[in-house]
Amino acid sequence: MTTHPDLAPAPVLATADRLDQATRAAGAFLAALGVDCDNESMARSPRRMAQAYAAMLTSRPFEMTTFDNDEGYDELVLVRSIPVQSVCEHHLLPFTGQAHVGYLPGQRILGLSKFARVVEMFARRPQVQERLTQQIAEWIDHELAPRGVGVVIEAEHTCMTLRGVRAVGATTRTSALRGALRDGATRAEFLSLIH
Ligand SMILES: Nc1nc2c(ncn2[C@@H]2O[C@H](COP(=O)(O)OP(=O)(O)OP(=O)(O)O)[C@@H](O)[C@H]2O)c(=O)[nH]1
Ligand SMILES: [Zn+2]
Repeated sequence: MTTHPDLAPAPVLATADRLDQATRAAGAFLAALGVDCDNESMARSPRRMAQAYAAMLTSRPFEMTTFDNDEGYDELVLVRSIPVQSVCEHHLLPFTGQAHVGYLPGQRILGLSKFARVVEMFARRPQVQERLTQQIAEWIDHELAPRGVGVVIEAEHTCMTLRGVRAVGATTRTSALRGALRDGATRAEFLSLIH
């Protein structure tokens, strides 16, 4: 199965050449803001800043591992409290929280660790929480063809807690439900098991 074009992994940013370019740019950016890095304790800060952003914007590639659903397991599989560490595309500031991912298996089941890997893959790029939530659901739907899939993310955006409106403690919840998880009792079961 080929990967949906919108769901392709983010490019790897942390090549040596790109890190050098980003280090120079970070130094210029800080200088433009009047931050003097020309002293012993901050001399390496542009480099650290470049490395930190490269780390926040680069996901690790992974093998997609699915198994035949030999046992015919047809109940909800729910992986709760997956860490979400992403960067908002407006301010390039981190937003962090948890994702809960569930699905109703069809003919294939997915290796459990892959849920956390797919969350990371879509999180480590400039994002909005709504798109991140939908991309995770769409990827699982596309790759696994389950009977239903649901993703709920609760996150805190530092762009609205550390700056701007400074709404410390405000969290945002988003959800994407597909197939049988959109409806009635299954939807209610999924949402109740998250809590
Ligand atoms: N819907 C959505 N909005 C987000 C997300 N991350 C950040 N934002 C919002 O993006 C908006 C950008 O608004 P602008 O008015 O262009 O930026 P700003 O002047 O810095 O806005 P303030 O944060 O209100 O100071 C802000 O309201 C942010 O809270 C996200 O994941 N989803
Ligand atoms: Zn933001």
